[in-house]
Amino acid sequence: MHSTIIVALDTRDRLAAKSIVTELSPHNPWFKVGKALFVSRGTDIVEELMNNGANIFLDLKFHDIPNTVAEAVKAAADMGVRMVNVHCLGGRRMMEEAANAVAHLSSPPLIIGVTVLTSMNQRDIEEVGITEPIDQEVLKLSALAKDCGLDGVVCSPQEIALIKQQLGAEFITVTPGIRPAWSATDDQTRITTPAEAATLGTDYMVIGRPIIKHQRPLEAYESIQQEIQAALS
Ligand SMILES: O=C(O)c1cc(=O)[nH]c(=O)n1[C@@H]1O[C@H](COP(=O)(O)O)[C@@H](O)[C@H]1O
Repeated sequence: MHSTIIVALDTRDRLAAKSIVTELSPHNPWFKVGKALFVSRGTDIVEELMNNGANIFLDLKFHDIPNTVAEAVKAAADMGVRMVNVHCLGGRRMMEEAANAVAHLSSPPLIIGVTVLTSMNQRDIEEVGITEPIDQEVLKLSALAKDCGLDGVVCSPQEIALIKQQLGAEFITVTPGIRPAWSATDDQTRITTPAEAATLGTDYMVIGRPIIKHQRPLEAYESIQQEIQAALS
């Protein structure tokens, strides 16, 4: 069992992003380029990071009509990113077309479905019309994503066990909502520590602020890595 850390480069500032990448380069981690960095720096920053050997998760959470999402997924694959995500609430046809868009490639990016955002609690989802318990909603969306041919889902680490039990160990879980005991919760609600997420068997942990806002990002990264290794040994 292995849990890969993906560092979320949530900044609009190219130099700040580059400085974190350089500082963490001894560990050659995966990096996530999300809306803030992509909107400000576009494909250039993605290409620059990949030229330096980084594995990139392009987190733009596509949610649109099937044709638009399929074309966007193709564009991401053309760029050479290793992982891309779509919202499961886009529905069956959208997810099927996203998966089909890259199925012919020899090394396609992983297509991952976002279930229920880790910032949301039960009251938040009820306000937008979802009445099921969060874990059941996450499981329902995950089962649909799997049925549509997606490689895995983004979910809270609190839902890893349920998903792995019901959908199989090989169905990938990508889990944000990771908070070491020493870091602030920020806007996340459905969280666990890195050790708990690793023990629960997550495949990828997405971690942003506890590392990138830390005074010494390398120290934060290494402390999290040690916590994970200790939990798995
Ligand atoms: O798809 C994601 O990556 C994502 C989904 C989700 O449900 N929750 C979530 O936090 N994320 C992303 O994961 C990262 C978490 O960052 P921190 O909360 O700073 O560790 C952010 O870049 C979010 O955009």
